[in-house]
Amino acid sequence: MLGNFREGVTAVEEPVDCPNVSPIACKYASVFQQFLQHSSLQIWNRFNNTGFWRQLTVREGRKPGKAAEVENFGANISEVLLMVQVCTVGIDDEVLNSELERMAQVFTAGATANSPSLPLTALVIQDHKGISNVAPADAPLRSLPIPKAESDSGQDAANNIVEARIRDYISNLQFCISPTAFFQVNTLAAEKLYSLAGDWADLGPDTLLFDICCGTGTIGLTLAHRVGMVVGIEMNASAVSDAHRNAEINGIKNCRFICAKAEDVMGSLLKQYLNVPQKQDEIPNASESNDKDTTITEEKDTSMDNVSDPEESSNHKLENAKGASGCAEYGGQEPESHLQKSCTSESGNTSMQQFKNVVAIVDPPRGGLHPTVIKALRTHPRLRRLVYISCNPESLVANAIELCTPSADKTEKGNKNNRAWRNMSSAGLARHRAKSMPQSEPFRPVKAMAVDLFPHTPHCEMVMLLER
Ligand SMILES: C[S@@+](CC[C@H](N)C(=O)[O-])C[C@H]1O[C@@H](n2cnc3c(N)ncnc32)[C@H](O)[C@@H]1O
Repeated sequence: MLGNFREGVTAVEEPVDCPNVSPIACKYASVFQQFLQHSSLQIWNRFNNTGFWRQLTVREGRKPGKAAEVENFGANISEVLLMVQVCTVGIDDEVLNSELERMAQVFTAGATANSPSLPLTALVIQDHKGISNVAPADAPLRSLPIPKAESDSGQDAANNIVEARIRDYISNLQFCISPTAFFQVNTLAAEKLYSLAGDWADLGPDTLLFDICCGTGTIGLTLAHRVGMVVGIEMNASAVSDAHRNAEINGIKNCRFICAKAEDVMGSLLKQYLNVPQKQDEIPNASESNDKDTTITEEKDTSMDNVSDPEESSNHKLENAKGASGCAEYGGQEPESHLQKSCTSESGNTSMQQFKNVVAIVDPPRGGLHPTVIKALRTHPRLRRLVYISCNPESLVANAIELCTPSADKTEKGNKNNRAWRNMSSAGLARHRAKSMPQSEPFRPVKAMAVDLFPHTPHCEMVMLLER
């Protein structure tokens, strides 16, 4: 069983007694395992990609509460979303529907049989046909009706995936979370993490904050009251839709969320929001973008795809595939009018130079930031401070090398097809990549702090401040 704290993820054939998983997740996992013993459909086999039942994810939403209440582990969990990952290849529709209906009944019975009864807010099926454990963001989702649901929300959400969300609270803000959107499982520690990042970012009313890889908007929204404006960038469309909703329900008006891969839009966004005339050769990989175009696309540095390890590389390709639509959202406004509205000073001057302090807080997945994002951040002269939140020290070090290595006297052209690079460590690779970084002032690492978001596990978050 994998997972920790208030989220449990279990491959269906594995034991369910894991000390790091919440009691509620363990209880649902054992209900599920009992159900599987009588299922006419097979458990998915990861070695030959056959079978049906793949994985159960238990996501828990919390009532707003003080830290002390949380010591009674699980007591303040008010909502639970169960997401069952299956592989429907070759499965007859009638068998499928009857098994899913039976499963919903078993979960409901399991929830009510517990004393006190377990919350059950939403039950979602994710159809994932690929071999990787991680389903692509566009894997089809289907919300199942919960028979006689005891929960206070989600009942009306049957068959309506848009409503299959749970709620949680960070820094007294409410967050709606979709089934596939990322959300830190240890919300109390996340509160500390985000506030530390905000302190180090040296925020103020004249700050423009880029929240890169923003998920449901947590970092930007919790820091919005400390800055002039937040621009969040996130590739998961459900998470971006959550971020918009979260801004709305918390009455926050100075945040914009853009649905795109950061590597596709970062250079153009920096240009748009900071309005600094840049020579094309300063950011060689940023193609000219039309400010009126809601789909901002930049030429990507693909050299990393050729040299990263095979697993990383295939993840990248997977992500490329799911993000191919490259959608962009601007809170329902035309980008240009939105920019002008957001950035109009009191005198009516629409210049975007009003933000004296430009800061990025980046919180990428384990693979780290894409080289194109690194290049855009490093080569934009107005970005003086960067706070890097990382769940993987290896990619943090690699990205920091590229951000901090002084420019070479003579920039080397990257050799995209050098096979020897395949065997390099990510740090070694980063040192090579740094040699082809365009002339630009390097950042310097100022301080770093580990924040233990995952107690009793070997995992830890690291926050690093980079300045120049
Ligand atoms: C570690 S999570 C952080 C989310 C958010 N900052 C939080 O604390 O809840 C990383 C996020 O990056 C998003 N992501 C992954 N690759 C991305 C990319 N290339 N461009 C933009 N977002 C990406 C993921 O969907 C995920 O929401």
